[in-house]
Amino acid sequence: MTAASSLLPPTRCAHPRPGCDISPPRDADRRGNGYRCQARTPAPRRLLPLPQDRVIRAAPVSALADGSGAGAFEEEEEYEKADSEKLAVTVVTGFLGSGKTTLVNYILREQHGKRICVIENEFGAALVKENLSSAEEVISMDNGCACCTVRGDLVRALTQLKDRKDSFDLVLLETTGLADPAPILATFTQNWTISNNYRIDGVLCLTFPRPFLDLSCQVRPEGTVNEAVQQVAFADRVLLNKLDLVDKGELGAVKTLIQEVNAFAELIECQQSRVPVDKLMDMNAFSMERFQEEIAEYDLEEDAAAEECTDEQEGAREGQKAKKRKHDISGVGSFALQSEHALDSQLFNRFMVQLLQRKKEDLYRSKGVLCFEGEGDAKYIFQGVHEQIQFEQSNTKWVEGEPRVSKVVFIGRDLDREEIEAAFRTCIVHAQTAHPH
Ligand SMILES: Nc1nc2c(ncn2[C@@H]2O[C@H](COP(=O)(O)OP(=O)(O)OP(=O)(O)O)[C@@H](O)[C@H]2O)c(=O)[nH]1
Repeated sequence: MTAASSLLPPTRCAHPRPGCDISPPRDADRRGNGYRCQARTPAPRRLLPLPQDRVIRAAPVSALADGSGAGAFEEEEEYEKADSEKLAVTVVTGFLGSGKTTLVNYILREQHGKRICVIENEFGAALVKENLSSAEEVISMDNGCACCTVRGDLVRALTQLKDRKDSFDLVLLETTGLADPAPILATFTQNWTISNNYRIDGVLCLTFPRPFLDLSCQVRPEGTVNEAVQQVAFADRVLLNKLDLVDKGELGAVKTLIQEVNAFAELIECQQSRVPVDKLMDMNAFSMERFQEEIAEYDLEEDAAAEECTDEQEGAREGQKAKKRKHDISGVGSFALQSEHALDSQLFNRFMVQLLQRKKEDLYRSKGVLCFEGEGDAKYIFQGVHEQIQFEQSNTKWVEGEPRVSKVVFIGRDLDREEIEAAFRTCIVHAQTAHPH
């Protein structure tokens, strides 16, 4: 059975909200691309800073970002290892803001006795991160998407890690929210060193109903993939997260849609990415055979050669690659804004609400670490997922001597950086108007 048979498109828009009048457009294809949703999105929710649970992000490990490990593509192993000798890898996918990091943190905090290495991939501008303190090691790849631009980095990181693989029981590979999982999974079959040292234990896909219904309806250019649909299609377990934000109608609709896209995956409903750990570990769930046809399109050696080829060769290569499906993230970009002066919390709140009113369809994700005027040494974490915005007080405080730099990352389609930056600057409390901390 190949994946193609499990990638049936939805036969109708499953969106239950008013304003959505979908019928399959003529360019809808077998991957579920081609359905456009016109449902109205509710107005942004206004949430003031809440002194709640902390949110933790990964700390970068610079040692593996230094480009060493080149030659990974050529390295040969002596003998073919049994699966029991290989290090298990769990791939965590899911669209921007679906709860991947919340899941990784949850797994790290649970008592399972496993020594875990986390590989984190951020799309675009890196955010100030907090420690995933219970991980044995964290590898951070911040310069692009592991499915395309930093696929070589993933190979190098795994190749370096394999010499220390006995120090770990599991690798958690958290992809970016925009990643197509197919080329990432292909990496584990096409490189001898990697396939001989690692085995994919399972692919988890976090999703939450409203955006998944919207995203799966989006029309994509011919020959490109809809990453939200791909993420579900390649999953062994789909974690339907954020149940607190969904009504019964939407839940039923999204379940039907997910089962149409991937009838093999186990569907698990959850909140705050909390699922019994035995559902997440020792899964032995992933079958390369099921996806052989899909991942064969993503030739790792071709990618490696592309890193070295000349302009003329590139022209010839383009012709050969014409049929390969592309990961289309054209127009999607990210940037970070920062301020060394404290921000006015009310003005920042208003800035975000106004931004979301204008750009709620295009602003996929925003997140940041903030220093608010008048809040003493309290450090705030800001999380925005589509129109949901939320502030939380971090478990760590600004410490003596630490620069109190507020930094916010925006990820979205066709965002006007200058305009957003100008509005952001109005939230800064300048030294002459600042109240003492
Ligand atoms: N309301 C609600 N919020 C949740 C739930 N699970 C996670 N969140 C929040 O959703 C936001 C995004 O969660 P993350 O875990 O950072 O999502 P992510 O998929 O890692 O995000 P990216 O890495 O940017 O793609 C955070 O503010 C979480 O606290 C849930 O079940 N309900």
